Amino acid sequence: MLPNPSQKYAAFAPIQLPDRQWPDKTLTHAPRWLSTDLRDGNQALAEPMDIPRKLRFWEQLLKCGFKEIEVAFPSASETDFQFVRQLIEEQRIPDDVTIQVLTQARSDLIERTFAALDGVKSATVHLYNATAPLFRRLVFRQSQDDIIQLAVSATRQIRALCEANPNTQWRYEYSPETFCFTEPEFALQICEAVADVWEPSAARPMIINLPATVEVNTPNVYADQIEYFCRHFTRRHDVCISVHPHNDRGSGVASAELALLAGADRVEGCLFGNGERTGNVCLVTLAMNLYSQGIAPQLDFSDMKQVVERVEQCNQLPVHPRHPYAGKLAFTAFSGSHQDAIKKGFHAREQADSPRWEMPYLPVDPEDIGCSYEAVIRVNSQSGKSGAAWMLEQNHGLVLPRALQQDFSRHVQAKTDREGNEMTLSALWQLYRELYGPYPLAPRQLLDYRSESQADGELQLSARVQTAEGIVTLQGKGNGLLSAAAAAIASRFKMRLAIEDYHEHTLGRCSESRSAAYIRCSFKQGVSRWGTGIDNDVSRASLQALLNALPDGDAG
Ligand SMILES: CC(=O)SCCNC(=O)CCNC(=O)[C@H](O)C(C)(C)COP(=O)(O)OP(=O)(O)OC[C@H]1O[C@@H](n2cnc3c(N)ncnc32)[C@H](O)[C@@H]1OP(=O)(O)O
Ligand SMILES: CC(C)C(=O)C(=O)O
Repeated sequence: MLPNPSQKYAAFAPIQLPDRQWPDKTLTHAPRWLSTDLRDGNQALAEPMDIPRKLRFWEQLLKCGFKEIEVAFPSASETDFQFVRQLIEEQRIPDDVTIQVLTQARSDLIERTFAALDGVKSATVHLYNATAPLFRRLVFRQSQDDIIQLAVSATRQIRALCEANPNTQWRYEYSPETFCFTEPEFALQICEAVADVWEPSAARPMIINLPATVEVNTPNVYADQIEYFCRHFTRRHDVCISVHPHNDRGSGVASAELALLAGADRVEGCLFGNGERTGNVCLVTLAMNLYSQGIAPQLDFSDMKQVVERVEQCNQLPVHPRHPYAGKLAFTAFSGSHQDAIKKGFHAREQADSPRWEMPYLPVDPEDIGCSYEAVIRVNSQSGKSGAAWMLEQNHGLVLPRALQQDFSRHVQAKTDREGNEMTLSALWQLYRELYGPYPLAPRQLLDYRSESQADGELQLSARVQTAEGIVTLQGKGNGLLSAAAAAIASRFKMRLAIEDYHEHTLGRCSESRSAAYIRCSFKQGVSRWGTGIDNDVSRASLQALLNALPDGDAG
C-alpha cells in the first residue's frame, strides 16, 4: 500500500446540505421491497442460474412475501428471456406480484425486452444508463446532453411500446446508474427529463431508482444526496423514490436505512447481500433490523434456515456464518460473560409476565425465525461457568448450584485449554458424569437402604452398596438421613468427611418427576468434592450423591 494514498485516491466531495432533515427522522414502517436476486444477484455469479435454479429462487422469493421481483435482463441471454416467458406462459406470477426486467437504453434491446414480456398482466420495465462524469467521459464518451438524450429517447420508445400493449399494467423505472457519484444537479436534470416523457401519475406509475452503484462515501453523504433529490424533484409526489445500495465500503445496510430516513420509499437488494463485487444491500438484514425495532417488515423469514439453504443452493455461494440474523453463529455465544448474561436473561424471562424481549446480546428471539436455543451457547476455552451450566440445564434438566458450576467450569476450562477445541454437549455430559457420577455410571451404586428413628431422636441407617469389589453394607447413626450416611461411610471406610453443601430439585414439573441432588463433602486433607445423584426418590438421590462425592481410591 502507498505511504501517501492521497496521490492516487481523491476524497469524494460531499454534497452541501446544512439544513438536512433526515438525522431527526426515525423509521416507522417497512419500505416497498424489490428483490433483484434474479437479475443483479444473478449477473454477479460465476455460473448464472439456469431456469430450474431461477424457478427455485423465484418460489422462495414468493414464499418470503416479495411483491416486486426483478426477474431478468431478458435481452442478455436466452436463459433470461425464456425464464420470463415461462413465468408468464405457465401463469406462475400471482396477481399481487409485479415482475421487473432491466434493459439498457438501446433500441434493439428494448424491443427484445418487450418481446419477453408479451402477455404479462403487470410488469415494471427498468431502464438504466450511467450518468456520472467518469462514465460519461470514459464509457460513453458523451456530453451531458447526449446522456440525457439517450435516456429520453429510450423512455419514448418504452412508452410507445407500453401504449401498444394496453392489456398489461405497466410501471416504468428509471435508474441514473452511478447516481451516488453523479453531480446532484445533473441527476435531477436527467430524471426530470425522463419523467417529462413518461408523465407519471397514479395511473402511470413510475419509480426513480437512485443507485449507489459503487459505494464511494459514508452513508450520511448518500442520505444527503437522497434528501436533496427528494426536495428538488418537481414530480416528487407522483413517483416512488427507490434506492439500490451496493456494499463496497461495507455500509450498504446503513446506506439504505439512512436513505429511507432521507425520504426513499423503496429498497432494491438481494437476500444475504449477494450481488456485484461485495454485493447488493442485504434485504434480510434490513427487514430483520426493522423487526427488531418492533416494525413489521412485510417479509417473512420465519424459517430462516430453510431460506439460507435454498439461497445457498441457488447462488452456489455460502452465507457467512456471522451473517446478521442468518449465519450459523449469529445467535451463538462462546464467551463466558456473554453466556452468563444470556443465561440470566432466559431465567428472568421465565419469571416475567411481559412478552417484551429483553435479552442481553440477542437482538431478536431466535425462535421467531425458526431457530432453537440450542446453538445460543456453545462451550470452549473462552467460556465461563454459566455456559456449561446452561447446556446441562437445557439438555439434562440439571440446575447446578453456583459452587458446583464453578467447580465444573474449572475442569471444563482445563480440558478445553488443553485440547484447544469446542466441547460438544455429549463431551460435556460425559465429563460431568465422570466427575460427579450420576446414574448409571456410578462406581458405588446404592442398592437399597432402611432407616429407623431411634428413641433418642436419631436415625439409624443401613444401606447396601454395589462396588467393584462386591456388595458392601453401611451402617451408621445421625440426626438425619445424610448425617447417618456420612457416619456410616466414615466408619466403614475409615475416613473423615463432612457434608458442606446440599441442594436438590425435581427434574421436570410433574409429580412423577425424578429428583436431582448435589452434595459437597470435605475430606481429611482439606479436599472437597461434589457428587450428583438422580433418582425417582429424593432420599435415594441424596444418598447416591453422597456416594458419588467420595474420592475414587478411598472407598470401594
Ligand atoms: C450496474 C448494473 O448492474 S447495470 C446491469 C449490468 N448487467 C449486465 O450487463 C448483464 C447483462 N448484459 C449483457 O448481457 C450485455 O452486456 C448486453 C447484452 C446488455 C450488451 O452486450 P454487448 O452489446 O456485447 O455490449 P457490451 O456488453 O460490451 O456493453 C457495452 C456497450 O454498451 C453500452 N452501454 C452500457 N450501458 C448502456 C446503457 N445503459 N444504455 C445504452 N448503452 C449502454 C456501452 O457504452 C458499450 O457501448 P460500445 O460498445 O459502443 O462502447
Ligand atoms: C441498474 C442499476 C440499478 C444497478 O444495478 C446499479 O446501479 O447497481
